[in-house]
Amino acid sequence: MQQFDLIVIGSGPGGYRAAVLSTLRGLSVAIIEKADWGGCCLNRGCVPKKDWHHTAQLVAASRHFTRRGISGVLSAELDGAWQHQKKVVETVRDSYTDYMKRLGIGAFNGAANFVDAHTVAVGEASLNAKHIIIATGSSPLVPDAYPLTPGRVLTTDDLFNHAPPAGKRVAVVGSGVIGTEFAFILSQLGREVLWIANSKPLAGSAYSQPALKILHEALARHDIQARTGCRAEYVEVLPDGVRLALGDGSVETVDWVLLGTGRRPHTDNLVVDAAGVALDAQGYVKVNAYLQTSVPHIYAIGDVANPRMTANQALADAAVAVANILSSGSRQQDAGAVPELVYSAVELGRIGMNEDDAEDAGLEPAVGFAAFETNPRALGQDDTDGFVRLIADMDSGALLGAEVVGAEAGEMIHAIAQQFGHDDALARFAGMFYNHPARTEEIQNATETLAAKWGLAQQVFGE
Ligand SMILES: Cc1cc2nc3c(=O)[nH]c(=O)nc-3n(C[C@H](O)[C@H](O)[C@H](O)COP(=O)(O)OP(=O)(O)OC[C@H]3O[C@@H](n4cnc5c(N)ncnc54)[C@H](O)[C@@H]3O)c2cc1C
Ligand SMILES: NC(=O)c1ccc[n+]([C@@H]2O[C@H](COP(=O)([O-])OP(=O)(O)OC[C@H]3O[C@@H](n4cnc5c(N)ncnc54)[C@H](O)[C@@H]3O)[C@@H](O)[C@H]2O)c1
Repeated sequence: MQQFDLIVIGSGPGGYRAAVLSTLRGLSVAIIEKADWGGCCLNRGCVPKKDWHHTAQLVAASRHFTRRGISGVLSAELDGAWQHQKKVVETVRDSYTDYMKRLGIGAFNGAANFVDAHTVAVGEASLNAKHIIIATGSSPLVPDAYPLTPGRVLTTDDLFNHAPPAGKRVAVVGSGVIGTEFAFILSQLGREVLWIANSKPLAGSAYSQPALKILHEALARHDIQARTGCRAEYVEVLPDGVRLALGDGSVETVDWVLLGTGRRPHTDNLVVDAAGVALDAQGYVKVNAYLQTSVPHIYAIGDVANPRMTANQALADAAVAVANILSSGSRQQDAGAVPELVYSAVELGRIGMNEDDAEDAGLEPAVGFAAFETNPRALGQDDTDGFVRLIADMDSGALLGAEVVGAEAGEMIHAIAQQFGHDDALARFAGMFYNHPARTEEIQNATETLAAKWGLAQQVFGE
């Protein structure tokens, strides 16, 4: 029996971050991974997806090249894009495993299962610890109608695990985050995309109507055949393609299908019962605000414990769980302070409350708005779609939430996230010195509209 202060099960962003943070804080740590080090995010999610998104953006931007005096038309091939992401993923994975080694984290390959509330088995080894973190992530949800078939009917896991299937015509299924991202990406990487979506992209998400309008317009500019408001009722895998019978009576044939139909928490073969850890009706590990499971010294973080299935959330959860392991009850999860991003024909980022959330909380939201339309940096980039929207409380001037739509939203959101939760966030946005010309300056402009239009001059300028 090997003894540790902490055992972490799963090496995705949640587990890896928890192992690193707790080691840096002096704990002896074992981490167990049954598949690729780095989890979904590194191997089959955020990292390869963003690599492809960058290639897709380069291709999409080429439509503006001629008016800059650059000639030629760009096109991309999925095989080359797949090889590129593979190299990036391998480089990051090597740096992760190397860092764990240098920190002296005990790394175990194999599927873990609970023996009791302090003991975990992995292969022949038995590990014992004072604390355990479950960070086993999620698996794709596959609707009954779709027979998963290599090269024909794929999840995003299959897409990144194996070289891309042959064939130009692809059906992307689902109008959630994956569908919205991959319909754009694959359309720029040389595929003809048929998008089977039962609703408009990101309908029902927390993004504002102005944000969704820009997204929908940006997607419409690309050659994507959208079949909105219908599902496939029958899916047949043929020797040379896939036939889909849609709910509206039409039939479509494609070379292959990519599913973006949701994910489920993954606790398969973990034997959580042996530790007394409870799951909820959807299979998530039940946690309290400190991310403790029904067994107080066992924590659960990331996708396995949280329907907000993002790497950002998993990373934030890791910090919360480690803080509570080091000092019991010291830190509560604050999901509202974690940014969310979508990478499609336009980038969308948000944090905190939207107007509906604010009204539901009995607050009166004021909206500070600044568009990229005349931003000099955006004009120089031929990319003026989007805006910064800040949601502030009319009474106190507190920053309640924010949205950034447009190029580099994924970077800009940090400038907002950094001040989020500070009572004087608006004064900080107004008072800092900016690089010029920059997209980030629109945060300052949006702040100033809160003073000019909503009477928040005192909170913004301190007058
Ligand atoms: C295509 C795609 C794109 C995405 N893009 C983004 C993005 O741009 N930004 C973002 O924030 N999020 C993104 N996500 C979501 C993000 O990948 C997940 O939210 C994140 O990976 C969750 O991290 P985690 O640590 O909870 O679990 P995971 O990353 O799923 O890692 C869990 C690990 O646990 C291992 N494991 C499971 N059971 C056991 C066991 N019994 N024993 C040992 N090991 C086990 C698994 O093999 C896995 O490696 C994307 C997801 C997908 C599918
Ligand atoms: N940028 C990011 O942060 C990012 C990127 C990708 C994935 N993720 C996360 O991964 C998880 C999975 O993403 P997702 O887009 O698969 O899930 P999702 O829950 O966001 O969307 C699933 C979509 O599939 C639709 N759907 C379900 N069954 C269907 C069927 N039979 N036919 C047609 N449509 C069907 C649903 O109505 C929904 O629109 C999400 O939690 C997401 O947040 C995050």
